[in-house]
Amino acid sequence: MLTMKDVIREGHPTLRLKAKEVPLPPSQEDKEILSKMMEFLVHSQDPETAEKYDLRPGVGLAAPQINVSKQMIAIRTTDHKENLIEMGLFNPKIISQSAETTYLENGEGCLSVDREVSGIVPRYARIKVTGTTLDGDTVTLRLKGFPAIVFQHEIDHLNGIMFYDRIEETDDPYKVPLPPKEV
Ligand SMILES: Cc1nc(NNC(=O)[C@H](CC2CCCC2)CN(O)CO)c(F)c(N2CCN3CCOC[C@@H]3C2)n1
Ligand code: NI
Repeated sequence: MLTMKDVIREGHPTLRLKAKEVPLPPSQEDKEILSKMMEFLVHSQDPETAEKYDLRPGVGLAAPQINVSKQMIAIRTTDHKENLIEMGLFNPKIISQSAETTYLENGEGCLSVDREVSGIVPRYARIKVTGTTLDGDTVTLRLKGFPAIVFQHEIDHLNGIMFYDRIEETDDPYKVPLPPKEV
């Protein structure tokens, strides 16, 4: 099982790489890795297991965070109706987004960042995401609210972007400027 010792921390170069596309259909190895990422989220959300193995709770995980520079993300969260959104996705892509933005009022954190970084992280309020599931199906998801924020945080990891890169006012020493918004 994956534990926090498998999670690389800021400063590790892999976190700043653009992750490689996963060849489809996904190999046994890639399916195994993504399944372990899903399992980590389940364990991290179970108080007993999280305490037993000293896991920080997570609602999302991206493969670069376990030093696998491949386009794979795992998500386990609930929507505003408490419906569980639990999935692993290969090669996720945001194919459309709202002009409207949103943010978590308490800011964001990251399992790869062992410190508090305060500040608002702007996210699209609604996104359409497509990708390939562990079963090899191509899915298109329309997301809003908290799940949309989680997916954006994870997909950023696949592009070497950390949440604090998006905080406007801070000059956090680890912050990397984002490319100018294409007009
Ligand atoms: C907001 C929150 N962030 C948690 N951790 N951080 C993460 O997941 C990072 C990714 C999230 C940071 C902001 C958006 C995405 C991991 N990241 O670095 C991956 O790239 C939580 F754990 C958490 N929840 C609320 C729901 N609760 C349900 C029951 O189980 C415990 C769980 C705790 N909410
Ligand atoms: Ni993160």
